[in-house]
Amino acid sequence: MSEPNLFRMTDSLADRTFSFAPAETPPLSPSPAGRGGGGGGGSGRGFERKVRSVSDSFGPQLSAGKGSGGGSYRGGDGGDGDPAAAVQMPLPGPKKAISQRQFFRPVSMSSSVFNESPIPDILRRRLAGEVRHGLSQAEFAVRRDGKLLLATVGLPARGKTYIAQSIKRHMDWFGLRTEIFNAGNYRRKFPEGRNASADLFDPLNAEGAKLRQHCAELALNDALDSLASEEQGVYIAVLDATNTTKERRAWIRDTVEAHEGHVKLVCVETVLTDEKKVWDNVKEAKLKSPDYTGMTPEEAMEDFFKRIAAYKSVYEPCQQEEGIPFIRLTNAGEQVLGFKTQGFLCARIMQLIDSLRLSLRPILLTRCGECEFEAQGRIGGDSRLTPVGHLYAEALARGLLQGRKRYGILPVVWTSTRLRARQTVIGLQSAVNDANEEAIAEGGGSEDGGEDQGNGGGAGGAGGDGRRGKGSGSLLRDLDVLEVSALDEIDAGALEGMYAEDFAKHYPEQHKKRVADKLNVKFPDGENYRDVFARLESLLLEMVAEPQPVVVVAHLAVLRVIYGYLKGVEPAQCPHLKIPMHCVVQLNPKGYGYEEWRHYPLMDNEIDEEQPTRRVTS
Ligand SMILES: Nc1ncnc2c1ncn2[C@@H]1O[C@H](COP(=O)(O)OP(=O)(O)O)[C@@H](O)[C@H]1O
Ligand SMILES: O=P(O)(O)OC[C@H]1O[C@@](CO)(OP(=O)(O)O)[C@@H](O)[C@@H]1O
Repeated sequence: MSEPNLFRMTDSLADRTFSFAPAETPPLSPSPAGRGGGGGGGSGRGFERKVRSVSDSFGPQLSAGKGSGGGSYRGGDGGDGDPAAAVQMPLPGPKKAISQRQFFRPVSMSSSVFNESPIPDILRRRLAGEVRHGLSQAEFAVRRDGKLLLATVGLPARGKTYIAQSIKRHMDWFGLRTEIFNAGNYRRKFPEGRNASADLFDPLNAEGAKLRQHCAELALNDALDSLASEEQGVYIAVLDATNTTKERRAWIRDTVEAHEGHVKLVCVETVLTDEKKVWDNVKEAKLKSPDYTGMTPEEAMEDFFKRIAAYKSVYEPCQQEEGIPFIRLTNAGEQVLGFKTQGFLCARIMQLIDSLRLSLRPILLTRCGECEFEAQGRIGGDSRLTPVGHLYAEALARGLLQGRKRYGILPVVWTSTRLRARQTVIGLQSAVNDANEEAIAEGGGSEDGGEDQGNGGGAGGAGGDGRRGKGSGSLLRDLDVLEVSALDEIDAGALEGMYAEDFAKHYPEQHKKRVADKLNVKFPDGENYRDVFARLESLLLEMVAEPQPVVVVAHLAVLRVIYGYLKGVEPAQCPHLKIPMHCVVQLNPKGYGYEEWRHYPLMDNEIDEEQPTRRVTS
């Protein structure tokens, strides 16, 4: 798969070493909260640093030009260089001694300066909330092509509901409200449709066929009404039913055409030819269906396969001659085919369903270790880790390596380009190297070689065993660390580096607006949560499709979006999600979503997928 916005860890990082000096390891105590808290000490105590040239550190940021002239200093000390040198770089005018506090307070933060300063008019208007944002690309597409009615097509247990839910969570983030109308739920409202056995789905059962058609009508009418209703604001409705015959699809087409409103019908068909995978799907998603309350798993399994056989006897795959646009997904990740699917929304949906996989492997999310700005209560920036942050980086490395013993394969690591993120992962490779050296010293074998043979029970068929074939073949390979700018923290624009309390104090109106609606209100000259989603979108699809476990080392706002997206949290709720510092959130795919575990490596020292430390049930 192509990786347009993935960058391998740059050599420049490899150039710089951050090695721990155990003798100077600082005590493990929470860093003082509040400004100038000294959580980091700023001296790099406890680790050695090889400093990159100042021009390296600042070149791209300065040339980006954002905020220069306006006096907004982006990125704190701008990199890992000497902070004193960093101070001098972006300041216009004569060089003079300037305190850290002054330097990091953007000029625009002092209200008197704000009123008089030559900050661009556009920024002034944004601060005042006067700038209107036009239609998003998605809204534009809907205006042009109409709203969408998606009709799922396929035999039972082919992932139709799963796909419908994936489309919903994705499109909701685009601001295109999506609703699912599941025919099975309508059926279960009727006494004769509840606890239905396979007989109800037999095409020769006239009563059953009538009930199912009636339920499909109710669902379709509600779907079309929701699209027509201004009040409901639905842009995409999914009719989640089997829709396995040409006759049924022709009826849907005719009904859509007869209904008021500008609605485009697209069928989304899913085909799964591997019977073993169908079996897994039934086991995973169907046995707990309300249809089978009171039945044993064996009885439910048997009945569900009879139901599948009933639908198979009449199934007609979508064909071009029907004249209805369709997207067909075959064998999850194998093939996606589109017929008459031009347009932004269909392209997005095709890309999305192409990323869906059946293999189960976890995604682990962690914020960077504590950094200096964090400890001082400042927004954004690019500061380095505090001593406590370094301890977390060490604990994370140890924990991941321990967990790997049971899991059997090393994860890939994706990190933002911010210094604190890179410092958080830098110890991982050293931990891998140490483990290899230990293994060699102990005779060339791996201490956990035996457990690897099964390729990780929980990995569910994830590819690659994370080892390179040298010596006994049991050494860990180099860690795959990808540095991705899409994972950088939300851009606080003109407020980068500001003390959070100053934002509230000097810009109470803007602050209030943002707190009330972080999803849509941007930082002045910066981003909102929707912007973060927009830049994360293709990475999220890569993440879902990734065949190895992924560890994401990033920042609070970015992780809220990733977590919220994967767990299907309403976008408006995401900016309020709690993702604590020094915690690894593990998401294991399960059923239609992800099961969640939380690890605290500083306390527990081990990240163990089989016996995770704290399960999150809510
Ligand atoms: N693209 C896909 N093709 C087939 N099965 C899938 C796909 N994506 C997810 N699944 C699996 O489908 C199961 C859910 O099936 P479900 O969506 O209820 O089937 P249906 O709605 O077709 O009866 C889950 O176990 C999920 O892992
Ligand atoms: O209208 P049809 O095509 O029968 O499709 C709806 C039927 O599909 C099923 C097939 O199992 O959907 P679901 O699995 O989503 O619950 C039935 O529950 C539901 O009654």
